[in-house]
Amino acid sequence: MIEIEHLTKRYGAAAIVDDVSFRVEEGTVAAVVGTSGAGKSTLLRMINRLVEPSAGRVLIDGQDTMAIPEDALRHRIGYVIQGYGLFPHRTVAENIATVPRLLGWDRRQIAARVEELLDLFGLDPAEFAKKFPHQLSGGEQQRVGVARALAARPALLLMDEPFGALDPVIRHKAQDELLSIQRRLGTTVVLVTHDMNEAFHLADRIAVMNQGRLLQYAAPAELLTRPAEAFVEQLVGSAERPFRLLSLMRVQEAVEPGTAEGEPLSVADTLHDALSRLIWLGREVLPVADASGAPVGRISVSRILAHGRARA
Ligand SMILES: Nc1ncnc2c1ncn2[C@@H]1O[C@H](COP(=O)(O)OP(=O)(O)OP(=O)(O)O)[C@@H](O)[C@H]1O
Repeated sequence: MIEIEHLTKRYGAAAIVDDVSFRVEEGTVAAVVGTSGAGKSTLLRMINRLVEPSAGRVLIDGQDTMAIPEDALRHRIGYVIQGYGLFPHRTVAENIATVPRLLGWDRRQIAARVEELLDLFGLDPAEFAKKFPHQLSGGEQQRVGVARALAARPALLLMDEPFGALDPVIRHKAQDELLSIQRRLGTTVVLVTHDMNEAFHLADRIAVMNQGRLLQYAAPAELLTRPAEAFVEQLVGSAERPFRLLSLMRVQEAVEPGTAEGEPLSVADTLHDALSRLIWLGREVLPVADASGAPVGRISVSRILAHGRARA
């Protein structure tokens, strides 16, 4: 768990991060969003002390980060930045091995870990381990960057626009990959992003910043239905609200008894995807199946629309 308490960074008279407090529960993902220059990266860098706070403190599992030697702190916390930050003259395997090596793992252990991570990220070790970063595509470099950050099994991962440079298709795949690995390992993640879709897709909670201040820290659905300020409403995109809300809910929540003709939707599909399919096929209802493909009922346009309405 990360507790951020009254964290402040001043450069001269300007407070770049201004008295920010929030808490990230263990095994959850927090996204930090806001306009350019809001102080997001500075906030993130104060967590691993790449930037020293002017005031306030950060606790990791109850321990004040100021009491942890900087090296030890950074070995404990994975850090991924846009542009991947890979060492250009080291192979993929050497890049991934960086922190385990610093921690003095033995060679066999390191080799096994590198192979495991390459497999996990869909990069065939036989093909990729000996390549250099410039021989990889952007998407591959990004995956190596995340693999490197996860190498020593940090309980905490800080990510600054990690998918910013990827094309939309690869970006979505990389996000899903991150989410599945995060769920499997129980990693706590703080992610800075400009991309509201990314924040809504990945985060359990979203911190909205503007001019150094934290305006709201809440679950995605709450930001949509109860924005604290006009700025938050604007940032989450008023026109997008119903669709974002629908993308946070699953077919499971709106399934009704009965049957319908057509290829079934899955209970795990989002209501957004379900609506999209209904519109595309020009249908009012479609059948719904569970994970094993067994029919469980049907879903209708009107039920979905009722889920995308403003809450009283
Ligand atoms: N070392 C520094 N000295 C002085 N000002 C700084 C320093 N680092 C950052 N700033 C200023 O602090 C402000 C916030 O920067 P920061 O990178 O945290 O914002 P951000 O929200 O991550 O922005 P972006 O989304 O554009 O990356 C900016 O106006 C920046 O110019």
